[in-house]
Amino acid sequence: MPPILKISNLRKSYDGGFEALKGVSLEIEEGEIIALLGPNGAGKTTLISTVCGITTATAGSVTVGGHDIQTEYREARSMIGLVPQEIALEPFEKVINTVRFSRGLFGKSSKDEKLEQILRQLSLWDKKDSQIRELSGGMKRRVLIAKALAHEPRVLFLDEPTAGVDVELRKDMWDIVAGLKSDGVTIVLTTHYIEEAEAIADRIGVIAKGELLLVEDKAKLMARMGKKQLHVQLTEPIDALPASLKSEHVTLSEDGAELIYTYDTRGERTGITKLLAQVANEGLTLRDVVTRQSSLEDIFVDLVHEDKEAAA
Ligand SMILES: Nc1ncnc2c1ncn2[C@@H]1O[C@H](COP(=O)(O)OP(=O)(O)OP(=O)(O)O)[C@@H](O)[C@H]1O
Repeated sequence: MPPILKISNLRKSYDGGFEALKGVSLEIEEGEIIALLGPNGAGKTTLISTVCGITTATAGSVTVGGHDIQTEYREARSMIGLVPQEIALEPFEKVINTVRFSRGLFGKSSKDEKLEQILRQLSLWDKKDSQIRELSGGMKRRVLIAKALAHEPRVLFLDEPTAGVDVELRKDMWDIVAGLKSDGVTIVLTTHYIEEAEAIADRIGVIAKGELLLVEDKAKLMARMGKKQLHVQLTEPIDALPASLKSEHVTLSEDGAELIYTYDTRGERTGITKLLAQVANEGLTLRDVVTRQSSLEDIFVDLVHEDKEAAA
């Protein structure tokens, strides 16, 4: 199946020449949830705004459901829903009218059963006649999502859906996203929160300084996280690994004072007992033993850090 969203070598320079996107390419399959992680100023909002036609790309192309966002703007845009970062709603408007208005903007008939379905899906049906100003912050966020879904888009962009919200509301939002996915909506969300990407995404993209540094299946990233390292610190440094310890899992630190053993925490046997027995057999004495686990956060920090160094 062709990707529902295809971003090819997208570049965006703002007035004054600042390059916010430096050639981003990404293909998204229908029905997946992709989380774009990145620090402040990475270019996440610029990417979303460009795809949604709020800003114009300097170069590159984007297609949604095969429609080019520039040459077939109306078709492409009608397939996209956008939930912006900031809550901008008319305080005196009723919930249902706000959502009806958004639907009308796309020239869709005011099918009340469709509005009811969307409002029910977001647990807003009993608030349909409330004015926006009467709603809690969490409910307002739900209204933003309802508005974005009003014209039945196939791809939903959520720009930092849980920035500044409490833990409970964040979990609520994750449930909503999971529900939308089960209805077949493709979701692209941006976030600063690694645990958010871990909790709901199928794939994770890391963006920094206008570049997409990595896009990977979450399960594969998690498999990487499953790896743990045991650092065996020796009282006396050695020049080389003894033959009995040589394996693809064991390395010697540069100063010869540490054996580094990489193992999979999910395996039935870690091999640690055997390793320590071999260390003892070789007559090596231990000063200390330390374990370290790589996390998505480490991977993220390393990537962003490497990128900063490369730019320096
Ligand atoms: N209209 C604009 N004019 C000039 N520069 C801009 C404009 N909008 C954004 N930028 C710059 O482009 C860069 C990327 O901004 P963007 O808002 O896309 O980042 P972000 O990853 O969404 O950040 P955050 O997580 O803080 O929302 C930033 O350095 C920002 O200052």
